[in-house]
Amino acid sequence: KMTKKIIKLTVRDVRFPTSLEQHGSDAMHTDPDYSVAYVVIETDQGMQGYGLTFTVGRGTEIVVCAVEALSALVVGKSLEEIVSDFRGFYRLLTSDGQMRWIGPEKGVIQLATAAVLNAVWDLWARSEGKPLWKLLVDMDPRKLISCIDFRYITDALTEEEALDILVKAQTGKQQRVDQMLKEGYPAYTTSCAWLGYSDQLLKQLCTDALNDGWTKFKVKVGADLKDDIRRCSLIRQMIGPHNTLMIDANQRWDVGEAITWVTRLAEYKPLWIEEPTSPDDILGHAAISKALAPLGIGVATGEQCHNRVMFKQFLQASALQFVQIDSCRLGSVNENLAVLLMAHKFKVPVCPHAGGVGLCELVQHLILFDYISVSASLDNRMCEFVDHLHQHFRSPVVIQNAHYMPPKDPGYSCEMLESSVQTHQYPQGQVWKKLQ
Ligand SMILES: C[C@H](O)[C@@H](O)CC(=O)C(=O)O
Ligand SMILES: [Mg+2]
Repeated sequence: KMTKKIIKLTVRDVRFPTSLEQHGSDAMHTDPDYSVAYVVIETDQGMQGYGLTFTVGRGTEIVVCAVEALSALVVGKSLEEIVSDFRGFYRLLTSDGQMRWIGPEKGVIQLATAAVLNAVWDLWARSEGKPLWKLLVDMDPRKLISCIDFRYITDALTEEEALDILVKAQTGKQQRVDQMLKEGYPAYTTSCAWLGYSDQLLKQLCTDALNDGWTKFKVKVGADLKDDIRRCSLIRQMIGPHNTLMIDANQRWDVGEAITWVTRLAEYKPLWIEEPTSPDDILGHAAISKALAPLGIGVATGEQCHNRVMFKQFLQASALQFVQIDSCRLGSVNENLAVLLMAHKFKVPVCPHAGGVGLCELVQHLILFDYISVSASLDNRMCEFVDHLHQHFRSPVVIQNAHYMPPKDPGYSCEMLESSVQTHQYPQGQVWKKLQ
């Protein structure tokens, strides 16, 4: 069943000109062109694994370069060798004696690690003939633990504690699998209210979303308070008092500014303020959390939280009330497993970041695993959904009644259509040639 040696790795710079219509725009990223460094690994038996990491345009070529630098650590290894000591392989990539200097475990090199390891996990799941979430759910807890690098987090979560969490969650597992296959995992939408959208477009998209059964909505804020008041009031009126509203400032404010600004928006009853300040400012997030708690507003962050050590400290400092894992920011499934387990121990719900290119396709697997094998709870939990660029994937997400339906195809849902890759490759693809 298993494939053998990985003999080739290719990586391409694939960009979509989403900035032309302001899709994905926020208070800090005013012109994002949703992009990926797209990785394909090939085995000597002709099997492929697909992986990617997400960026917002310029700079993708630097991530591509970092993937190329890591490829020598992957090519020549067999899948069996890798998965028999996945922790060791994770360390090999993240702790290379020379390359770790340009991280460690952060920035471009961490994004590249995610792209490469996502391809390895995709290959593993394909070789087992299972979607990734099912590979994880069926895996023996000890084997799962052996994929995680516990270095730097044992003060918050030991291997024994992690194993205990997984073993306890075996109870009722099949019931939760059946429930997910029937109902899917609850989602919220960010598609209606990107910062660059007009009020008219916002209203139209919100009306459509309500008609499609969406009940949870995220709005971009942070550039101009008057605009935020107008847009939040508009969307709250449209969705009514019982649907859920979240706001996202994408790191725009200082700590004090975040507190005053969000206090002014409190009457629209947001469930959370996302990324109020620098993603690295753990104590700042803790201060904001403390100040906003009496207003019933939580702090959410994670899409730019670059490793398990940062998440550990956010949790230890009570600096966030919603953990937003990202399938391509952390070091792939391996590091996400560590964060899911820590979040469970600290009793903080995980509400993944998705959207971009392929982030929905990937992270749905992780949150299904979280529900089925770790948290066993849907309280205060939902996964982000953004309705862009799914048509470029071989196995796009399936949303039904605002829920992610579990993927059925083997793998990690990373494979893109070759025609899409070629037309969007930067700068030589047709789409980009036309724009020059
Ligand atoms: C630049 C991205 O579109 C960003 O705004 C996404 C984001 O913050 C989110 O989906 O949350
Ligand atoms: Mg966000």
